[in-house]
Amino acid sequence: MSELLRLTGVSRRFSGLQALRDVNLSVARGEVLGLIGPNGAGKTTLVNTICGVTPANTGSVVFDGKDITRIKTYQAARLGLSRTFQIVQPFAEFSALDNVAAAALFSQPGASLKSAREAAREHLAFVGLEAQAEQSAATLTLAMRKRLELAKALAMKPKLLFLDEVNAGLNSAEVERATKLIHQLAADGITIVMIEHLMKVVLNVCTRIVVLHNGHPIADGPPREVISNPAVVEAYLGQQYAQRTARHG
Ligand SMILES: Nc1ncnc2c1ncn2[C@@H]1O[C@H](COP(=O)(O)OP(=O)(O)OP(=O)(O)O)[C@@H](O)[C@H]1O
Repeated sequence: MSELLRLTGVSRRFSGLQALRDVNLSVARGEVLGLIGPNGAGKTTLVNTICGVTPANTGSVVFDGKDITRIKTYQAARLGLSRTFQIVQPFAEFSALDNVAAAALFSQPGASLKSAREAAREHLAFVGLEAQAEQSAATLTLAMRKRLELAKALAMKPKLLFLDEVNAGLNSAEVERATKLIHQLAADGITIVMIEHLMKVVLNVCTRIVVLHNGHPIADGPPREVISNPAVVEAYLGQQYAQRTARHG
């Protein structure tokens, strides 16, 4: 698999807080990479740093052969870096359809509203929201707003899709539904980096896991191997989880 993203020596500070420290990371095309770690480990900051929200203080980010270390967020989006946000914030008064059409228009400047809405309908159908297309985003349930967020990200035609806790706050049936969608996207060849606290989901969909702790990767490798790594158990998963996994696989 060829390399799509490479971070070399990336660090990011907020005043006195070192949120990322000397991060080296490579993502290959077609991978589904799970980014895990304790609260405050720097996972969202890492995504923000790649996408230009909080650029690296030192180090470099190369995406699809281009140096994007100092890129602006809108340029990152147009290059094919697309993301969902942990806290979803759709245009509340817009319909679900027009929320997604707005994203489609952004990624294809000059496209007509008609064609953007056509594309939006396809993305809404993919996430199972076609029946809610004309409803205002404000009236959707949390699970629906999470799926709307995914449809918006897909309308940007991502080469690399970041999913930031898409399952947070969902019940088990909703998590199962979201997991199926992620499997489908991966099967379609979209490279995915997902921040996820639900280990069941991580183990189900990820081809590789990177664990961040205090802003630095402490493990990187195949899921089963990483979750039994003593440093990962110590920093994040805890003994209880390790014993449960050893018992039940
Ligand atoms: N814009 C910012 N300004 C100041 N501090 C920030 C900013 N963004 C993040 N931080 C701090 O950087 C650290 C890493 O935060 P981050 O949100 O990246 O962690 P996380 O691993 O995504 O955590 P969680 O799992 O709780 O979402 C935290 O201490 C956080 O308070």
